[in-house]
Amino acid sequence: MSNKTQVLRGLYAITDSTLLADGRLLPYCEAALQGGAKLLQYRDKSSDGSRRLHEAKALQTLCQDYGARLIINDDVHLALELGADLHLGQEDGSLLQARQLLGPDAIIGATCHARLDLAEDAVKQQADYIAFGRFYNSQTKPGDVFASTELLEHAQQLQTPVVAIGGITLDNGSTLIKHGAAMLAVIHGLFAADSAAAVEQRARAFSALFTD
Ligand SMILES: Cc1ncc(COP(=O)(O)OP(=O)(O)O)c(N)n1
Ligand SMILES: Cc1ncsc1CCOP(=O)(O)O
Ligand SMILES: [Mg+2]
Repeated sequence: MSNKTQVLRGLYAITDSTLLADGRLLPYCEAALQGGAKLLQYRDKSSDGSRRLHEAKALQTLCQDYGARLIINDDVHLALELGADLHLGQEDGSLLQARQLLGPDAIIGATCHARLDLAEDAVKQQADYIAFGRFYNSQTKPGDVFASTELLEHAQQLQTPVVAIGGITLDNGSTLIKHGAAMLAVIHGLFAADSAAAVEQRARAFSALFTD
């Protein structure tokens, strides 16, 4: 398994059950990994536990093949069952309890919206990365509050990798990196594509934005 510091810079691909329906989940995620994605988040809001377990296991195998890490969104129990990593939002449970359950090697990330105080709390509770956003208009989550590039700069003082999310494309991603984003978390800009080949090409282009 790749260690934390190796994977906390670069493209962070996030699944979407609509964009990746009809058999696209595995080929499109594999294409993202082939194109260099370092983290892959399984984000599925359904309550179909057996499908979720089956899909997450398949994604975990893919991630292992490509030296990437699988992050489970929202669900600490699924992460524990798989020995996978975890992303928690402000309403998704305690970071400290998740750390106790998953152990020191797990990557645990936290949503901080557009607030530095939430990021400070998350770091105190041993989050491995802090996520801000949305930065631009997002088709996936249109109502979320906007975060600024100044916030990215202020967050550098926390000395914790900063993930940017929300409406990120190949045209606006480099600005966020310039202002301190260690990772770009992307759904539409990566997976709203006509073919797996197009996803791979986009993933390569996102990965190439990280020049150092
Ligand atoms: C990397 C990353 N950042 C933010 C989120 C959003 O988490 P949350 O606020 O819990 O919203 P949902 O994604 O659960 O709808 C995320 N998932 N990943
Ligand atoms: C989950 C989430 N949290 C804030 S914006 C967002 C959606 C990101 O998706 P997209 O890259 O399609 O804007
Ligand atoms: Mg959540």
